[in-house]
Amino acid sequence: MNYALIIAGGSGNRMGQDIPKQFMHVDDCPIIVHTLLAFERHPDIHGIAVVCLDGWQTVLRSYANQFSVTKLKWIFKGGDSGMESIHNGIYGLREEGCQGEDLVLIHDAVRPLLSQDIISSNIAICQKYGYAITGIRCREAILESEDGFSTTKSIPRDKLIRTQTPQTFRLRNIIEAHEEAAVRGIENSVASCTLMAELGGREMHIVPGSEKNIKVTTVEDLEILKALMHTQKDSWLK
Ligand SMILES: Nc1ccn([C@@H]2O[C@H](COP(=O)(O)OP(=O)(O)OP(=O)(O)O)[C@@H](O)[C@H]2O)c(=O)n1
Ligand SMILES: C[C@](O)(CO)[C@H](O)COP(=O)(O)O
Repeated sequence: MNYALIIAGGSGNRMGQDIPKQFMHVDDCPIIVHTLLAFERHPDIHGIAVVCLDGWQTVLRSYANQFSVTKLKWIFKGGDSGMESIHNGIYGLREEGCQGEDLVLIHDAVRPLLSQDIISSNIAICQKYGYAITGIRCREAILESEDGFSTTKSIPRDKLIRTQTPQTFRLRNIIEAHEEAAVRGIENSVASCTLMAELGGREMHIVPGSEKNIKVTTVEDLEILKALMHTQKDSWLK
């Protein structure tokens, strides 16, 4: 079985709005629902779990009913960090009876424009190689700066991959990683892929992502999201 684990436990401080960004509406539909519908539409996704910010579970459930998200099976409690939210989600899935061999596609609630192809490729690459990370090659020149104001140093971009989500694992592998992280005192890795790299010994394979698979972090991202949705209509769903 293949399960989507949507992480929506963040409060969206950088967006600076009254409500968490995953619940803000774009095109008369909350961002998180656009995300859920991408997985709802995919024939090889068998169920969806959401790790949700405390206090928003009832709202989420009613939006899922309103927008006919029939695959939403589980809502788990959000954590204080992204890693803790993922932790709650994977242990929750295990408690709910999901099997170690099942695939878990971990995805940011605030990346609503992921395509069906990205979901398909995550499943295929994870089945074949074990660890699937969505990413795109870095096109920009990269500078390193201590203070964000001045620099004398550039970093070659040829080998750099900008990661996105989904990041996909067999449930037993992602749980093993979190167990090892607990033993080694790794508590707040930026993402599942950075956790795997910190732990070592896990070869990750890159799934081609898209510049359109943006993460809505700031008001500027929200404007880009609206523009993409309005200009592309349904073409990004393919
Ligand atoms: N404790 C957290 C923090 C983040 N996330 C989720 O991880 C994704 C990416 O995180 P980010 O954009 O950093 O979200 P926020 O933490 O909400 O934003 P900010 O850092 O601006 O407060 C989002 O879907 C967010 O809801 C989560 O599940 N649990
Ligand atoms: C998981 C992620 O979206 C991959 O690009 C990213 O690492 C999330 O980072 P953030 O610090 O939560 O913005």
